[in-house]
Parts: sequence; structure tokens; C-alpha cells
Amino acid sequence: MVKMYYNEDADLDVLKDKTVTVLGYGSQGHAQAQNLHDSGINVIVGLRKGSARWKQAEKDGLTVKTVPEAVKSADIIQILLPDEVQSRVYENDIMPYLESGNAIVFSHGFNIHYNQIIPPEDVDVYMVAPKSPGHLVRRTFKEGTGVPGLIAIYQDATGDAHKLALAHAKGVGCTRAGVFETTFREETETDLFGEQVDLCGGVASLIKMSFEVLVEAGYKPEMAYFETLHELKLIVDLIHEGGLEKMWYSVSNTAEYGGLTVGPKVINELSREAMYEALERIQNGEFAREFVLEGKVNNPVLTSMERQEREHPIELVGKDLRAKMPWLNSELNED
Ligand SMILES: NC(=O)c1ccc[n+]([C@@H]2O[C@H](COP(=O)([O-])OP(=O)(O)OC[C@H]3O[C@@H](n4cnc5c(N)ncnc54)[C@H](O)[C@@H]3O)[C@@H](O)[C@H]2O)c1
Ligand SMILES: CC(C)(O)[C@@H](O)C(=O)O
Ligand SMILES: [Mg+2]
Ligand SMILES: [Mg+2]
Repeated sequence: MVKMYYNEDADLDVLKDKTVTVLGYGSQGHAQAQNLHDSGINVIVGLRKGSARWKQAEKDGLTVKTVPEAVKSADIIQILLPDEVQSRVYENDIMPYLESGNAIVFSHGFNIHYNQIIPPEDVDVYMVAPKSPGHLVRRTFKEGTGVPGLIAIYQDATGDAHKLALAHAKGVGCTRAGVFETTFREETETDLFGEQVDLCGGVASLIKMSFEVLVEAGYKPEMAYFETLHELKLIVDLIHEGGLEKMWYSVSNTAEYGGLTVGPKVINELSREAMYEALERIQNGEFAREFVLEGKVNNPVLTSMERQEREHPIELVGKDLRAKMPWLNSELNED
């Protein structure tokens, strides 16, 4: 078993005299900056002048500066910008102001692993990667718990990178839930695989296709929505708490027999082949090249797919139904 690190293994004091700048105030940025600040660490947020997020970060009680000013004021520079813009911002607004002994921190290894950012040898480079969407990083922290996370050391110029990474993970709240150590390569490749095949891509495709089949067969879209999307969370909660065993225990024998016999026909050997293909494209850098080039031309494919996704009938019926369920936390930008 891998070693897990908890609160007692990490010492926040190593960050006592340091300033951490969090570049970006999106999903991870707003969560990690506020958690670090609430943990007593001196935090500055770095944003573009005129960024819509600037006011929000100030409203949240944080100091905000432009990226170059934030980097100049900091010992530890945490890059929580979209992966596809990080290398450009690094070249223009980070690298010129780095000082020997600084640390650069990532929450995903993409830009290091795929050579988009090549840091100088005299800075620490480490990762603190919460294994969770950013909004839950903040929500769980405020509830007094946290989400599990990974740390990884790419470069230990000062000899302190490991202690810093653990303290940083503690400030973000991850050592409350458990942190384990990995490498930039392992985090990057498994993270990309998980989000493409299972967590985001696989699940979204499964939801949409099962919804489409029910609606095409003449069932009401509202029925199909509850069956294929809404209830998924309730089932996943059981899996999350107690593994597949707890889910199979809780559902009826009918669901258990039907699920165990039909599931492998739906997610089948063809799906396995597609998963291996996705993994190969991640491992050989093809996916990274495609995504980096997509970013360089201002995300035309992503923009168009986001629009198509918003217009999918399950999203339209879902919007109406969720409006009738005010107890759902469906705000997009909730803190
Ligand atoms: N979203 C997640 O839950 C999640 C989970 C784990 C790891 N990560 C990693 O965290 C990092 C950040 O991802 P995110 O999803 O939080 O990003 P995001 O898109 O939600 O937020 C990005 C932030 O950067 C700002 N920004 C964009 N371009 C900028 C520029 N040129 N200069 C300055 N600021 C700019 C945006 O205004 C925004 O505040 C990525 O490395 C990602 O892989 C994200
Ligand atoms: C939250 C995820 C999917 O785990 C993360 O990896 C991301 O890129 O947003
Ligand atoms: Mg992930
Ligand atoms: Mg990811």
C-alpha cells in the first residue's frame, strides 16, 4: 500500500514566512487560494488587469495583483491557469520574474510532463493536486473536512520541496482527507485517462446515450432524465462511501442481477479497446499535441462542442426540472 500523509505529517510552519501567489481564480484557484488564506498563509492572487474574477477575489478578502507583480512579490508561485494558457503566461509573465530558490507549483502535471514549461534548475517544482473539482475543494474545506490529494516533486532545488509540498497540501485541506505521493508522469497520464474515459467523458456519454435511447423509444424526457442522470448521483454516493459492494447491497436483487449481466454488454470489449486507444494517445503525447494546438487557435472545437452540449435535449429538460427542485445546489459559480 502507498503511504498516506495526514495533518500530523505536515508542518504549516514551513510556509510561515513565505508568500504564495495563486495565479488564476477559477475552479481550483478560488478554492485553493481561499483555503490557503484561511489556513493562515500569506496569499496573493495573480490575475490579468480587467479580469472579471478580480473583484470576486477582493470580495473574498484576498489581495490581487497583476501576474508579473504577484510573481515578483512571491516565494511560491502556484499556476492555476487553464492548462492551455500556462506556457504562454509562463514565458511572458512568470519566467522573467522568477528568483533562485522560488518554488513553482502545479495542480496538474500537463505542462511539465509534455514539455510546455521548462523551469530553470534553481527553483523547486512540485505538485499539489486535489483529486476533486475545485468547488468541492472549497465546500468540503468550509465544512471542516477536505478532499484527498496528490503531491509530486519534479525538482528539489532547495532540499525543502517535500516539506513545502506537504505543508501546501495541508493548507489546501488535503491532508485532512489523505495525501499520497506520485510522479508528474503518473498524475498527468492517469488524470487525463480518468477524465476522458470515466469521470467526465465516459459518464457524460453514458448519460446522453441512455437518455436518447429512452426518448427515441417514446418515453417522456422527464422520466428519462430522472432515470439516467438525476439518480446517478445517489447511486454514485453509495459507491463512493462503500465501493461497488455497498451499491449492490442497497439496490434490489432485480437491479443487481440485471446490472451485473447487462452492464458488461453495454461497456464491452469494444469499449476496452477504445480505452486502450485513449491511453495510448495520452502516453505517446498525441492528445497533448492536439489539445495544445487547439488552445493556440482559441479553442474552436471546444467552443463548438460546448454549444452542442448545452443544446442537448437532456440539458434542456434538466434545466426545467432543476428549477422545480430548489433544494438542489445548481449554481455554477457557487463558492
Ligand atoms: N477544475 C478542476 O477541478 C481541476 C482539478 C484538478 C486540477 N486542475 C488543474 O488546475 C489548473 C487550473 O484549472 P481550472 O479548471 O481551475 O481553471 P479555470 O479555467 O477554472 O480557471 C482559470 C483561471 O485563470 C484565469 N486566466 C485565464 N487566462 C489567463 C491569463 N492569460 N492570465 C491570467 N489569468 C488567466 C481565468 O480568469 C480563471 O480565473 C489546471 O492545471 C487544471 O488541470 C483543475
Ligand atoms: C476534476 C477533474 C476531472 O478530476 C480534474 O482532473 C480536471 O481536470 O478538472
Ligand atoms: Mg482529475
Ligand atoms: Mg484533469
